[in-house]
Amino acid sequence: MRHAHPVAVVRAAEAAVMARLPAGTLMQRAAAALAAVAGRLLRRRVGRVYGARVGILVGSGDNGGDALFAGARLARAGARVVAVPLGARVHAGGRDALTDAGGSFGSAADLADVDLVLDGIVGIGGRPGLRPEAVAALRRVPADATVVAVDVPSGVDPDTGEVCGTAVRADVTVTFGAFKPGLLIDPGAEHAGRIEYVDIGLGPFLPTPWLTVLDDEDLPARLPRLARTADKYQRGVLGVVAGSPRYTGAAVLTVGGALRTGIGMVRFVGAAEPADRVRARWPEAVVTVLPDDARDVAAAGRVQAWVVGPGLEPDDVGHALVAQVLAMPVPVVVDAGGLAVLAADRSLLDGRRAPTVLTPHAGELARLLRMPPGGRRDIEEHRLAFARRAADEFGATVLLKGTTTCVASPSGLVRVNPTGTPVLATAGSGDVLSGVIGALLAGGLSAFDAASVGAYLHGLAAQLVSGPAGRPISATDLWAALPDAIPGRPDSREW
Ligand SMILES: NC(=O)C1=CN([C@@H]2O[C@H](COP(=O)(O)OP(=O)(O)OC[C@H]3O[C@@H](n4cnc5c(N)ncnc54)[C@H](OP(=O)(O)O)[C@@H]3O)[C@@H](O)[C@H]2O)[C@@H](O)CC1
Ligand SMILES: [K+]
Repeated sequence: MRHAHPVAVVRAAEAAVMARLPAGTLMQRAAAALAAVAGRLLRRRVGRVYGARVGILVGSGDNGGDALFAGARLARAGARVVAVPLGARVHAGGRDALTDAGGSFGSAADLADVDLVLDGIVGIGGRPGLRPEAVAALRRVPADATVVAVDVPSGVDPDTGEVCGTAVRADVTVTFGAFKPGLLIDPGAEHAGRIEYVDIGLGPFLPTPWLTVLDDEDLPARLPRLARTADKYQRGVLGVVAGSPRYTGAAVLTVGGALRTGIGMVRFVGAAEPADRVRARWPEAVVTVLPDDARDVAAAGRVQAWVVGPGLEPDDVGHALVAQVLAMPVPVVVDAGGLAVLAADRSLLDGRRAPTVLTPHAGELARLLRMPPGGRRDIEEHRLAFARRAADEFGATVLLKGTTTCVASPSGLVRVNPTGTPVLATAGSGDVLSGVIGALLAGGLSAFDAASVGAYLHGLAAQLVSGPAGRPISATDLWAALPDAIPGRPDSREW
């Protein structure tokens, strides 16, 4: 699992380590790793370091110092290194090291033919918005040069991923001591490119992180246990309230997502038409057709979790359905039409104690939070802050969909999903996701694990079907890929 820490926490750890080490040790560790990454990239690009042309954008802080010391190492290996100072000062040790190694100082015009650029304008000490001279220098960087950001792409807020004005777009970001939240969340994540993490020894001084990213190896231990003796009720029964005469497909997609994630049973509850479609496509689902007034969802039988909302109209019937489901003392995933019902009547969450997962995209969250016009854009630019605010305000786990899906818990924890792919931006993919999360909740996972593991599996399934070339997929393709996305469970060897 990858952990990210905000700047204040990294600074405190840095101070604790520096107090125990000779001055400059951390910067040398950082610079050595940075030079190694740049050397590798140069060898890939031009076949060697000797004779390769390297430009360094140098701000006035230690970020510039890292870049200069790395530049000195590259110059000693024979690279032609030119540094472009962009601040009022230049790190003195780094300046001397570079000139001693044969590097030079120049102006932005000298960047015209560089193979690789080290962005050492600002790191975790930068204030929002790059200065005009930095922006002007960035414009002189050749479009095909490899750009390596030092610690953070300059212009990206390391704590939030927000970008104010121009920011560096890196091919690779070499980050030191800890991932910063802003490297993992768009728009910052997109600017960071591939991230190379360098351990400089801060680990023992970092607290338990509130922001994490799951990796493949974290999954097996987080999936519902499949005990040898489990019957279908012990594996989990999910209730699905979805679809309407107008949107019948959502019901079929949600039930499919749940069944293909692995579950004891799905009980579908809904109007006659989506119910017929579900029965026809998924004979394994137990289907209950509700009367027109949508009374008595609970009569469908006992379940361990519910999904409510995909394809639901936010009318009186929709309201009645969401109200009944949220009144039950079991975990609930609320999606799509269910979120529209909640946006109009937030009192439906009053008094609820069982875990709730809300799965909005930015537009739905703007309505839930009753934001003025433009709220959607605001949320997209400040994803982390809004996901956390919503989780706190609703007392629910909030999965904010988007290019980097964030899952926030009411206790303030966040997981950023690393498996997202743009091919998932297709109708019905969210319905499948709510089924996946519902199945994991019914299988006994916490709301936070169900939402974050669900997003992970959903993204991985999309990657498996769309392949490295990112072939287009439709939501039903995800059904077939979901079982392959689910890794071996820890106790599957018992079988
Ligand atoms: N954490 C660790 O353990 C380790 C950290 N290390 C490294 O140190 C870095 C942090 O260094 P830092 O504190 O010196 O700050 P930093 O990011 O270089 O920038 C601050 C200076 O930039 C300027 N400036 C500000 N805003 C600006 C803007 N918008 N546009 C343009 N300029 C702007 C401002 O100067 P001014 O010109 O205003 O005087 C300010 O003084 C960190 O990211 C990592 O690379 C490693 O060496 C190893 C161990
Ligand atoms: K930087």
